[in-house]
Amino acid sequence: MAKRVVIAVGGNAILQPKQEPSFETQMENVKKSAEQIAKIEAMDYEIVLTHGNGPQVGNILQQNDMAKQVVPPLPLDACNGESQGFIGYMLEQALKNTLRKNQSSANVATLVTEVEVDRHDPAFDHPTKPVGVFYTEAEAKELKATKGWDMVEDGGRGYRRVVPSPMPLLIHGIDAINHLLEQNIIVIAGGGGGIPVYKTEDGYLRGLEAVIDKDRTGRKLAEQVNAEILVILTDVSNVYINYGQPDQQKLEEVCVKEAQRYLDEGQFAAGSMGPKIEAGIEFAKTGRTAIICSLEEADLALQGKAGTRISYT
Ligand SMILES: Nc1ncnc2c1ncn2[C@@H]1O[C@H](COP(=O)(O)OP(=O)(O)O)[C@@H](O)[C@H]1O
Ligand SMILES: NC(=O)OP(=O)(O)O
Repeated sequence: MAKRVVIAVGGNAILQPKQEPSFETQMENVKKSAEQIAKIEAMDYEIVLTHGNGPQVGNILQQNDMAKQVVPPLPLDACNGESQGFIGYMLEQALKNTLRKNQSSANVATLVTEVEVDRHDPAFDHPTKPVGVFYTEAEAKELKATKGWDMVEDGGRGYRRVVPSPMPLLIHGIDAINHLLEQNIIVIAGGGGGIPVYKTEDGYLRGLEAVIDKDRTGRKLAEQVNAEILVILTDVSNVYINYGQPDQQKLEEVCVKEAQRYLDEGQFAAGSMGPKIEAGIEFAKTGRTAIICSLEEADLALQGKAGTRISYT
């Protein structure tokens, strides 16, 4: 029986910070991701694919802001939907074309996914999720003063706008995902962490203005679809301790307790490796395996030959 895997594709695989955010650039990057995903499909896995949207949803917000005299800006939940749609379109088309070239019988479908969060999540009062392009310190000050945007320094790369990022509690559409997987269809779902929604007291869904972390949603997705493995793909081959220092040490196999100890020691940066490790630890607590590896080595990592594996013991 095919094993089920949830793969979370990092934002870098779609757009790197220094690249021009054009459609063509993103499509070229996505084609490389599709080739790696197709290799995993050929290894007989049922695949649910999820992805980031930080740069893209920030750019959509900016487009809205610049055009607001002519077209009313859409709320952030709708912008999340827009980014899910166009990134899903790029991934779906690139994957279909790669599968066709490989003469695979698998198909691909993209779902627009709503994710329930707590509308009183303290994250709404403390924006932490970087979106959009990078600014200089002077530009960041100007944007804060003129537009009221919350700005932070992001990993030594410059300043970015930040928006609230609540915890995902419940992913919608799981029955549809299961049904599609059973039909040999690769499912793209929960993109950009999903569209944050909450349920009113009388049970109606309403959108919320926030961006959910895609690693957290990837973990929830993996739990809800009962995946054996959660794979988080990024731009480094492994998780390291003392990362970036002369004595940095590659982690290959790590148990939940050890990973938690390193996390508590502050080994993993909050906006980048931190959420990936947290997601990996929480998933591994269920007795299954989480892998963090580079996009290029995804197939090797699934064979236990690359990446960092987190397991319960
Ligand atoms: N301890 C660590 N080990 C490995 N990478 C780390 C660590 N701490 C921070 N990082 C950074 O995390 C980055 C990956 O996170 P991020 O940029 O958010 O990726 P993505 O966009 O692929 O989700 C790496 O490029 C690396 O610079
Ligand atoms: N939504 C999200 O986590 O996007 P990035 O991975 O691009 O930051």
